[in-house]
Amino acid sequence: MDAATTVVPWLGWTVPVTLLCIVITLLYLYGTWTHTTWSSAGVSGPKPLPFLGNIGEINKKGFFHCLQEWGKQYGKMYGIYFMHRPLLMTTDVDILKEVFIKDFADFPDRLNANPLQPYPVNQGLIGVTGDRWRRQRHTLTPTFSTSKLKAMNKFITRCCHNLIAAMRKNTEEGKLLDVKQMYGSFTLDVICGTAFGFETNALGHEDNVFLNNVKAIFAEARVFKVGNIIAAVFPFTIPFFKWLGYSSMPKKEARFITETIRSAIETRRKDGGKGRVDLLQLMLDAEATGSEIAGNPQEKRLTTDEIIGQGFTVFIAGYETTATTLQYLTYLLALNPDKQEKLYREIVDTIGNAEPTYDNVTSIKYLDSCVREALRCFPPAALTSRGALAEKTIKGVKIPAGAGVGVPIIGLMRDEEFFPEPDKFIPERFDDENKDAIPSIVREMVFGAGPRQCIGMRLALYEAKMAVVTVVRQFKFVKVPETPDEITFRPGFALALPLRPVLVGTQLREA
Ligand code: HEM
Repeated sequence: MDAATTVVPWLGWTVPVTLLCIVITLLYLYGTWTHTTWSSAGVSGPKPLPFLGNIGEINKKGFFHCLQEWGKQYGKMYGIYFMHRPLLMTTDVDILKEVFIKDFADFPDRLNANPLQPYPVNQGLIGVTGDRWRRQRHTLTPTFSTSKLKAMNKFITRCCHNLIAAMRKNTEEGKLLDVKQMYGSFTLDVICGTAFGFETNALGHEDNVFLNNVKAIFAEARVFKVGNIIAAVFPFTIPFFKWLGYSSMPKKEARFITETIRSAIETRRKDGGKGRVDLLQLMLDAEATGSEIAGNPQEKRLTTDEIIGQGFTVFIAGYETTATTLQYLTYLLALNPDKQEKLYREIVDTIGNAEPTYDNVTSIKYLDSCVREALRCFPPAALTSRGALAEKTIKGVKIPAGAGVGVPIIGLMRDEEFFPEPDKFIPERFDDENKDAIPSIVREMVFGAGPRQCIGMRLALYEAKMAVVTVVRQFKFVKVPETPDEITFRPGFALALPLRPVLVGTQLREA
């Protein structure tokens, strides 16, 4: 046998195997190249998988579950990865103050793990970054001033009356209260009426087209979807996904809401506003073209796409978050009849039978404590974050440029250091005489913190209080066999969406 006959077959399989090994090794290195960021900074955390980081576990068990479990296991600081993006999760108050407030200029945007943010979300406050965010935020902040909120009272009061009528009918028909369905209809009617000046009439109409579309958007609001993951891991695929018209939101429903906003804009343009002072009018008064804005970026202006993006965000955020707050507060009141009775007494003793107004609902101290405690027990958003513009060392931990600092809101709200007996509904912890024991950044963190805190916070609190005053004066909420003892959240969602509808019984108070 000569040398050639032995070498050639050997070469025949070695070359492809060697190439395959090289490709696998390179892929592995690519899929794990950032995954030592936290271990080399001395920060522990759950083991990341190549490419995916920790999102496999999050998708399976859920944000709410993982963020609580990891907090118990690793303490006030631990490192995770959204695909290749390192995220330092922390409930350390000093770090939170530094990142969210003091050094905001170094951490101005939330960490965005989705490079395929769909239109029009990518045009509004939730999606934009840097100077574009600053200009938009400046323009929109006046919408939520006290005088603007007070001006909404008449419309919200009308929605409160419709809420009572719908709840009364439900009770008289002997039905259990599907809490989210009822409050979702209320918050949708409120947000569309107060922000855009059109009526959705969702209350009392279960098959309402606006409600069905917005519900469908949230039913599909898992954070990590296959397309987003592939695009984040392999950025060269982004143009391909765009070419395919990929969207992480259900297309038909997103288009319906976009077109609803567009038609509200058209109607308003035609009627000229007629002295309106709502969000839509404020945005239209600031409308400008992209080139006008580029010529003077400091001015409070918005492009038409930005107005649509803002409208879309407010439409869906205004519906979901406040309905979630009301859902869990009602549930907690049903589970804690003594607290419910105390709240009822406080409302009646403070404002009697008066129509709720901005001034009188904000004067009921125990109401504020109950709303905040419900938000603490079940924060509508599980987490928020900030991305580092440049490398930064905080409390000895090096945070590389592009990495993020996240706050596990659910973990912070269940931290025994700030909230003893965290699993109990104890509104008194937010009473004036007790609340200073909780650092203010922790108290408020359900809405985020610093200049990028939730812009709708004051509207949400006001609207929730109007609804609670209205319903608690008229109904008792009671636990029934169908009421869950514990809430299980839908896995993969960063929002506090329960796996099954929350049902409670209702009794008319005068009955
Ligand atoms: C109980 C109700 C609500 C809760 C718990 C809530 C929670 C949050 C949180 C945690 C953030 C992130 C803040 C941060 O990163 O620091 C946020 C941002 C935001 N929320 Fe809310 N939200 C609520 C109601 C609303 C309402 C009613 C609206 C609209 C009217 C709204 C619109 C927004 C917008 C536009 C942002 C982005 C702000 C920015 O980046 O400048 N939210 N919200």
